[in-house]
Amino acid sequence: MEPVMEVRQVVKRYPGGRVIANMSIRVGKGEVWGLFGPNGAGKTTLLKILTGLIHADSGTVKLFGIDIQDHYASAMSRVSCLIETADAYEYMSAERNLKLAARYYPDLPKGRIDEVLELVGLSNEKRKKVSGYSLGMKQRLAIAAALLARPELIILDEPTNGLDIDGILWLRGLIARLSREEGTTFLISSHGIQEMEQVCTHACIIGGGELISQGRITDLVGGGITLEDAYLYAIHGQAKGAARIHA
Ligand SMILES: Nc1ncnc2c1ncn2[C@@H]1O[C@H](COP(=O)(O)OP(=O)(O)OP(=O)(O)O)[C@@H](O)[C@H]1O
Repeated sequence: MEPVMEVRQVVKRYPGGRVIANMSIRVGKGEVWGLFGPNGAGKTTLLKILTGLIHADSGTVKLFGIDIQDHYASAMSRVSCLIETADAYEYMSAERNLKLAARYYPDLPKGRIDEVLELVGLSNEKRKKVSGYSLGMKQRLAIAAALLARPELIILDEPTNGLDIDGILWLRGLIARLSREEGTTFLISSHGIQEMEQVCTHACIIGGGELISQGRITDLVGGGITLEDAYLYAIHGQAKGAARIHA
């Protein structure tokens, strides 16, 4: 089957040094990929390259078999992304913000806005101005906007930012349900490796701009090794227990 996303030998250098070194990733339909790495590892840079927000110096990115350099609009038409801040208009309500976003999707079925407001748990607050929202509510609204057009691939950069424990559980449930029931594919950058382990089917660990480890979660963990242990081994060459012993 055609991969949803195929990244081949992507390289990106910012002035002052190499940031992304020769990364290749293949993501299949309905998979939930967690992208993990320390601050400055290059996660956001990679997500920006994958969504065409910045250009790679070399390498290719194909979404649904379409090269984003050749046919950007067509490649991105089935993709939704939430990278860094997704600012809503503060002086408008959530409903009004989503109506504005809906203008980009002329074929959106009637009732879809109410449907996504329900999905993110903002139905009761939909007429309140966003300026009165908590950080978590703003994050829910951003996720609602990302879901609006039923994208087949959703790319989320730190989606649990601002969410409380209930919010994180809710988001995990939503991701699991959409991937299972609608075959939605996710690529999620997160520092919350323990939060995301349960919902991810695959993980990609990057450090210093290099892809250190990637694969199915079931291949990376097991036998008492958690994803956090696998991450610590990948990044530091030792697991948490070992770090404690040597501390
Ligand atoms: N526009 C830019 N110009 C120059 N360097 C940049 C630019 N954007 C990011 N960098 C550098 O590239 C490296 C990777 O940054 P990036 O934001 O991709 O990391 P990250 O893994 O998302 O980090 P974090 O977890 O802190 O968000 C960092 O060293 C950063 O300083």
